[in-house]
Amino acid sequence: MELGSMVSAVRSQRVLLGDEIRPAVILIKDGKIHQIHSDISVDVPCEVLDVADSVVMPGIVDSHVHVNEPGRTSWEGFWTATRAAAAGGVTTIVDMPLNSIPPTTTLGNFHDKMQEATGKCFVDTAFWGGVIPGNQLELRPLMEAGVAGFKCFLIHSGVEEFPHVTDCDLHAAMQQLQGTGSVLLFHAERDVQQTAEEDGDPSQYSTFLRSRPDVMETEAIRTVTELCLEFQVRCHIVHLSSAEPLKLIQAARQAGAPLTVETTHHYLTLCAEDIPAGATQFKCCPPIRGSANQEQLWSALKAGHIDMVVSDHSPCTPDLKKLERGDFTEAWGGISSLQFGLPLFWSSASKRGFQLSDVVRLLSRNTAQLSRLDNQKGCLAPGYDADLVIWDPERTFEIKEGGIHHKHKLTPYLGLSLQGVVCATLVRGQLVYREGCFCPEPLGKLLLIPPERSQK
Ligand SMILES: NC(=O)NC(NC(N)=O)C(=O)[O-]
Ligand SMILES: [Zn+2]
Ligand SMILES: [Zn+2]
Repeated sequence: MELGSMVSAVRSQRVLLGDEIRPAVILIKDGKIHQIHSDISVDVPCEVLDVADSVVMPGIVDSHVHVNEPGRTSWEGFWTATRAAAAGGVTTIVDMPLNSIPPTTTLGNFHDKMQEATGKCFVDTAFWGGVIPGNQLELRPLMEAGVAGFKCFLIHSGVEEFPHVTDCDLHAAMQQLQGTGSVLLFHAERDVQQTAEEDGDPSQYSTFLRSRPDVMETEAIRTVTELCLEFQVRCHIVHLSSAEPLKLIQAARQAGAPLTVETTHHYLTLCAEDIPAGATQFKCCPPIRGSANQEQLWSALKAGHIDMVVSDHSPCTPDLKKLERGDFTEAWGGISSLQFGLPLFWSSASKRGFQLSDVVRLLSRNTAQLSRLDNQKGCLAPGYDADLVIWDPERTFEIKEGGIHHKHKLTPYLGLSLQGVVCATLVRGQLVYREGCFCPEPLGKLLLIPPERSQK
């Protein structure tokens, strides 16, 4: 089976159908799942990609990826980001409105971004718009143009061209979004000056951690829950790091707030206690917290109080990580992991009683639902896109620079041994990746979410 070719049938002893793993043959037609046969001896009038007992499941939908193109293509870009995604079994990414220049905060800027992305995507790519002070009249045109929803920051975003919003800006934005079915994502940290301590040795992780205490997330999430209840606009908390606000989130959802929340692979895999001095590749905002907090995140995930797990792939050029000084205060906040989300999650989750069906729910179906792609992505059933990840959950591998397809190889996961090796990735039936090799041409599509879905 040629890389880049359209696969008509996939046979495996282990296909994840609903919550069950069983033998099946998947027939693909026009890039969609056409039929699924449980009888794998069925006579199929076409070439079959037989993957023996590798697991076949819906491709990962990573709804939190900073591609940073145009304007900061030196940080990542669509070509390298989507190849890394394909190598990791990620068949759809949703690009964040920042750190590209210009940011996706106007209709014109969105057109610029789409022009830049055209012909460079190896997996399907959708887009978040951005809410910044004063751009409320751009929101409906952006929705009409097909963004999946919107992202805003309640604290400095790290880049000047994407300022954070005030409560007044949020009210103006909410009025535009009310009744549209769209969704507003929040970077939920707020400056609570009286508690955040700035002093201490900048090369010690603990100094940085003390500067971003849990209360900054809790107070920001309090604001989000109040807005969500008042305006009844779908709201989503990105990259929850602290377990402290979980009770606030739960109470708001019980009171009828259309509110969802994600955490990231780094909060579930890495702990503050293990971060060496000067290792600024571990810096992200909100910060990686201690092991006790991590255990509470896992418990919340298990209990269904956290809805999904994403990468928050936020790369930069290596110099911005200030490794020579190891200065956590000055370094860029952002962690690179887009290619490794599936094995990162599975390596821990498989030891905590999570099943493969939980992986699909948390990394694919719920993220597809958030980005309003769940009518075509995140499920192995006739009519859905034939986006498949074919992988061996039992095989282990070590993360080495030579195997990293992100533009820059700096990641806190270097040297880590993980469980779960991606063998092949299909995007709408096309074989885009297999055993370290990529299809010669980028075959991913730019996904525009039709406004009528916004009316939900
Ligand atoms: N401008 C960014 O890319 N920020 C990101 N940086 C992180 N997470 O450290 C984020 O998601 O907030
Ligand atoms: Zn953020
Ligand atoms: Zn982010």
